[in-house]
Amino acid sequence: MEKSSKIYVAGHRGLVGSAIVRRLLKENYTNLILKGREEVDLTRQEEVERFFEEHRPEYVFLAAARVGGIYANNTYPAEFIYQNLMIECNVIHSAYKFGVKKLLFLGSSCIYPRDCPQPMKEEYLLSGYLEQTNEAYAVAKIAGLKLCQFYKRQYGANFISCMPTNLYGINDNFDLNTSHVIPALIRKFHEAKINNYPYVEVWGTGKPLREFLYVDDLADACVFLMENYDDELWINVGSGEEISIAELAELIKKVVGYKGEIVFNSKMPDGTPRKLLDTTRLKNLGWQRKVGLEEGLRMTYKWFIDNYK
Ligand SMILES: NC(=O)C1=CN([C@@H]2O[C@H](COP(=O)(O)OP(=O)(O)OC[C@H]3O[C@@H](n4cnc5c(N)ncnc54)[C@H](OP(=O)(O)O)[C@@H]3O)[C@@H](O)[C@H]2O)C=CC1
Ligand SMILES: C[C@H]1O[C@H](OP(=O)(O)OP(=O)(O)OC[C@H]2O[C@@H](n3cnc4c(=O)[nH]c(N)nc43)[C@H](O)[C@@H]2O)[C@@H](O)[C@@H](O)C1=O
Repeated sequence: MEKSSKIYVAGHRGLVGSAIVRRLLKENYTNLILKGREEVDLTRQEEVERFFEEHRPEYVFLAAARVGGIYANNTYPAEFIYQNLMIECNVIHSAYKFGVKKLLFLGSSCIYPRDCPQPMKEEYLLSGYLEQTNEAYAVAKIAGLKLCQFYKRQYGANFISCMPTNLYGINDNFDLNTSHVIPALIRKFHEAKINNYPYVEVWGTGKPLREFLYVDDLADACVFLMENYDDELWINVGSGEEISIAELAELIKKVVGYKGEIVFNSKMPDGTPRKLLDTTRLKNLGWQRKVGLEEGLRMTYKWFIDNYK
């Protein structure tokens, strides 16, 4: 990418999209195309084709999607599969039709089988049944990486895919029904602290293990891959470290400074027991994450206090 290249960040207002914009601006890529859904609804093919015809982006970071935590995925599967399939098909096909030089699609670590050997290698895709709570989203994400793979194979389009682990950071979604675990617990512990609630409810048993990556590290990896990766095979992006939900809750409780109790609600789903990514291929390319979990949690909590209304 040249500093003057026309770069479209789809989903630029989201957790990931806004981090990619921060990363690009820091490196003086200033010719960014940033359009919200009120200007182009990416589920509408005609709107997307008109947008690409008018703006002719050279590079595309496809970070727009219908995204949510375990409860949202489990509650709205039709919306998750439909909206994500439409966004992927429309953006990836228009990128091909209007000659985009390179596109990076963001998938997710939940594409791998629920009982996959750990850590999960890229080659393990489709080797077993998916986790039920996010099957709709996972099927859409698998279709997205396959679209990139086959458009590269048949048309020679330079479209690549990365599969990030669970992400968190500033400008995340803190809605308690649709968010992921870290923003949800930051908000729950904060509200319990300022209101003197006796306990905080954590969903599930606390036993599942999760891997987390700070969103600015992910954004750095996305720019790195756009510059250095051209393979047909999708590539995992993770921190290489996992933690149980119970230990995560204790860590967030410490970061927030809450003194009350933690109560587990086992009526809420645990989801997949583990999903640690094998990031050997990315490491061999020379990329490493920089922000550790406690440091990332402290930065996210500070942002939450300063910004969340
Ligand atoms: N968060 C995580 O833990 C992980 C996320 N990912 C992937 O990263 C990508 C970004 O996720 P994240 O940033 O967390 O999600 P967010 O929900 O924070 O952001 C999604 C963005 O997509 C936009 N969008 C959604 N639907 C449409 C539409 N129909 N037309 C136009 N824009 C639309 C939203 O716009 P608006 O602001 O108007 O709502 C929003 O800006 C996704 O592909 C996700 O699958 C992968 C692994 C983990
Ligand atoms: C990111 C990736 O992975 C996502 O799946 P997930 O990792 O299961 O999502 P999650 O972060 O919502 O939950 C992680 C764990 O945490 C527990 N948990 C405790 N207490 C709360 C709580 O208060 N909220 C939430 N959301 N979870 C909680 C929860 O019960 C579960 O055991 C996909 O949705 C999909 O988005 C995807 O691509």
